[in-house]
Amino acid sequence: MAQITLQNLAHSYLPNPKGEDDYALKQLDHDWTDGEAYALLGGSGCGKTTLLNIISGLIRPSRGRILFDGRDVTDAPTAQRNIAQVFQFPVVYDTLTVRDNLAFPLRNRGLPAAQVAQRVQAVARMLGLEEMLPRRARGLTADAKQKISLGRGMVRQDVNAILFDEPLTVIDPHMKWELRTQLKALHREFGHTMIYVTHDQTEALTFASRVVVMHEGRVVQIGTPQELFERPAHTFVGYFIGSPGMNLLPARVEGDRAHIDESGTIALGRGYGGLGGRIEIGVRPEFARLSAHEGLPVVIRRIEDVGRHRIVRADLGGRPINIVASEDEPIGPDMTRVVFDPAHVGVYADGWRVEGSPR
Ligand SMILES: Nc1ncnc2c1ncn2[C@@H]1O[C@H](COP(=O)(O)OP(=O)(O)OP(=O)(O)O)[C@@H](O)[C@H]1O
Repeated sequence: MAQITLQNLAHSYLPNPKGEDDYALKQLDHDWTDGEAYALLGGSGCGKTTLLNIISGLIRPSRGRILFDGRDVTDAPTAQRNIAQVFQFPVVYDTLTVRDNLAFPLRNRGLPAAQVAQRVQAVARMLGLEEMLPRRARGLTADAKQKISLGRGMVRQDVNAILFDEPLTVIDPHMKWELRTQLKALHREFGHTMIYVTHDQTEALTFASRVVVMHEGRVVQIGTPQELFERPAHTFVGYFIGSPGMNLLPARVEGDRAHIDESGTIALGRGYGGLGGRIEIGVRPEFARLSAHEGLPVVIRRIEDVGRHRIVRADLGGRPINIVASEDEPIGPDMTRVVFDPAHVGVYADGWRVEGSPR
């Protein structure tokens, strides 16, 4: 396994890129810690595959360097990077048995038979493939075939990293949860550096210990699931992660107060000075609550029961706002106001979080 370093990296598919907009991947510097499980999360076209292909060597970046354990591999082809890859669709040999499919990457590297057998058995056990080992891959379901692909990706211990590109796309929805859990267990047991591309926040947050969030070719935040939830560094992280996402309201901030249009003024947990650009406050629905007496006036439009709690869809000064309410909290007609927890109200200037100072 290796620490993967991206230095001054950027990529454009154009031969002569001019401005920032010409770059599919904007300036990026990052160390991928050895042995960590990362998810690369973002919407369609944000540059996830471009970044993954740069790491794997399928694309040479137009700018910057990539290092494995300090060794420059920017010009090294994929074969020399010693990485395993799992793609969206299964890559298996139909005529071989499941056992031989799993053993293939190990035999290819000349591992002794006893070690191959032991490793294949361990991976098959973790993925629930043991009973299928003697069967030919032909005729197996897409789910089973993708499990074999995952197994082949994980079977070698000596790889620098394992890269997954939306590997659960073909998996039945009810199996996805099980496979995600198995992948996490495999990571815990084998400790590979893993980079897992997905546009699905549930997949990213359950699989990874650190999530790299991308938006319009830029990495906007790298953090633990908890950090992304509690302190989104960019408004995109706020509304992309969470269900529903973070509420965003245009505001005028003065010191430790935010004025929201005609709705009123709220207290902030920190003080802010000299803010420029487009200012918004962001507060997650979990940190907003309805009240009869205090807070800003809201009109409740709809209440949705989602099982564990209810989502109140309301209107604040003509803007939609979501509030999470517990199952047992009565929501009567007197609930005409919303209160935000000051400690969990973020301030954003041109989309980026501003760290205020303690009050
Ligand atoms: N070979 C290419 N030539 C030109 N432009 C490309 C090429 N591949 C990707 N792009 C562009 O680069 C940007 C990033 O694409 P990329 O495939 O990396 O995004 P992604 O996040 O993986 O999206 P998706 O989830 O849809 O696969 C997009 O605007 C895309 O149109």
